[in-house]
Amino acid sequence: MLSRASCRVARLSPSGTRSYSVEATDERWPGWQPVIGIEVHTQIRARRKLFSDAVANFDARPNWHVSSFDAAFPGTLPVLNKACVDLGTRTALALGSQVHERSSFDRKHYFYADLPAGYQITQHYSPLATGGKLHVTHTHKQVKHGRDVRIHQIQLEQDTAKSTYHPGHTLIDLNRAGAALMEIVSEPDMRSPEEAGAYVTELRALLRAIGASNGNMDEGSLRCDVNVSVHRPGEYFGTRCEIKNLNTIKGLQIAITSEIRRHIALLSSGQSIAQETRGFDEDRAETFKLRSKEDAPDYRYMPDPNLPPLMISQDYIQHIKAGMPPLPSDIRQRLAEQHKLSERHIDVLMSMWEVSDVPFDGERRENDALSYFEEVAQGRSSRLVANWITNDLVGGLAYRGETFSPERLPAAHLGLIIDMVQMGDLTGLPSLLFSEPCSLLLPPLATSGRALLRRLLEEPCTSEPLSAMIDRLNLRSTGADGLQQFCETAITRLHVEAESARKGNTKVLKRLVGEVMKTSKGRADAQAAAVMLREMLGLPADETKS
Ligand SMILES: Nc1ncnc2c1ncn2[C@@H]1O[C@H](COP(=O)(O)OP(=O)(O)OP(=O)(O)O)[C@@H](O)[C@H]1O
Ligand SMILES: [Mg+2]
Ligand SMILES: [Mg+2]
Repeated sequence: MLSRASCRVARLSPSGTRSYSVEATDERWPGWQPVIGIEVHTQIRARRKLFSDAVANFDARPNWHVSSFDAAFPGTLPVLNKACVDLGTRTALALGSQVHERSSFDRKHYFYADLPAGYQITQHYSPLATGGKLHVTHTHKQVKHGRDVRIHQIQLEQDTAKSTYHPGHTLIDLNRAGAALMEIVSEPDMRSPEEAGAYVTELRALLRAIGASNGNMDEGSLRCDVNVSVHRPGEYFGTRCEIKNLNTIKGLQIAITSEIRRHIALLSSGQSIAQETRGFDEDRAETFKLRSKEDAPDYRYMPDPNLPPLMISQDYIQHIKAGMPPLPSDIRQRLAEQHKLSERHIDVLMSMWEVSDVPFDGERRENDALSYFEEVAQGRSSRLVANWITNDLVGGLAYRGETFSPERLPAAHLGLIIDMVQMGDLTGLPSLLFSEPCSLLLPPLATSGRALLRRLLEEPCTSEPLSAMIDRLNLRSTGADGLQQFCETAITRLHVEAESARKGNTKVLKRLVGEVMKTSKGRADAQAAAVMLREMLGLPADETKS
């Protein structure tokens, strides 16, 4: 269900600022409508910097990858790196933006130790692309909201160097100086902190999917400046304040929430909002003033005389389009329609997709998790495979503090485990036995199928055939005789529960089954054990599970 807040009417104020007549439905600030616009700065995953051939590797020894141009030596000239334009164009096309036939580069002047030239090259007057949108959905208080957030513009620009502050001195590392950034500016279309968080999450997924950026906020590869204002529904937009450099989604949402409350408190007490640039203090969960509009630096923008305009032809755009990998929205659609997967499965599969750290200068790249899933699902039930991947594989990796990569467990091995469970050689999740997710009831990895998967994650380089490994680890399912023994032991050990079950309290059967699974080290089939236990305790067969 889409919220009613997504229905809106656009009007123009005398100053040209758009104002939306929106129904304010948020009980946190009744009668007020927050307005949020975000500037995302994201590092482009090109091998080399935007205007020099120095490698864009920020983890290297400080000042190791610096060309004379990055250090602003007199007489050095910029040469535009085509790979950065490729990835910028790819981003623009993925967002449905209009890539301009002609864009240009400008100098933005300010004086700071991490900017050797005294100016940053950016695209102030004619950006690479304008327009476009990103569809964003999020669920707040069990209500699903959806909205198209419009993109204002996308521009290419240089990153600065990195400063580290020490008492009495500052160290400068020029490895990052001149690396390629993209600034993606949204229109002020978001209406809640959660929606803003969902926008950045979705944008990051898109950038990763097309290989334009690794989007790692914790490493500073993606940073957000968030603009916040509040107004009464139907009235003109309020004055915005810009909160600089937010680098976690959670921090961004807390900062926005606190800023909305600050604006409302000021306006409610008859004061006005001064346009300011603010910082965010994470510990105090508050924003604080950095500078007012009056103190805003005069950047003295001017076209860069050393760079010709960037001309982009239709042929070039077609070429970039042809090399475009599938977008997250396409992949979601494919998983839902072709493979009939649930939203939960799709969410987990999508989140498994981590980008490796190798920059790849715009070549085509497939979604690893998707290819992996489709390889295992070939000739098997898609839902069953999705269950194994999202529960067992992801769970097993999370237990080890690792993230997914297709090399971690070859698709063929996972396929074999699933087949062996299906054929009864290994035991699997007793999904028919319990209505709740099994993992809530049994200790993790309690079945022999899971045990084998865990072993394969522990010994990734093993050359031992799976069947030999199963025998060595004694994982093969118990036969009927073995099962009977385990059931008898469980009834003897848990005699109080067994007695209670005999009297009709069938709920305790789960505990008896759990005991069978425990003593058999997962080699018993939980469903068969439940049937046998019922028989042994003189209970009628469970009709609902057949
Ligand atoms: N009334 C408003 N409330 C909230 N956000 C707004 C409002 N008006 C504009 N914005 C947002 O503010 C942002 C302005 O970013 P933009 O990069 O265009 O300019 P800037 O912040 O003035 O410059 P700089 O790039 O130097 O920070 C956009 O994301 C826009 O959507
Ligand atoms: Mg900006
Ligand atoms: Mg700004």
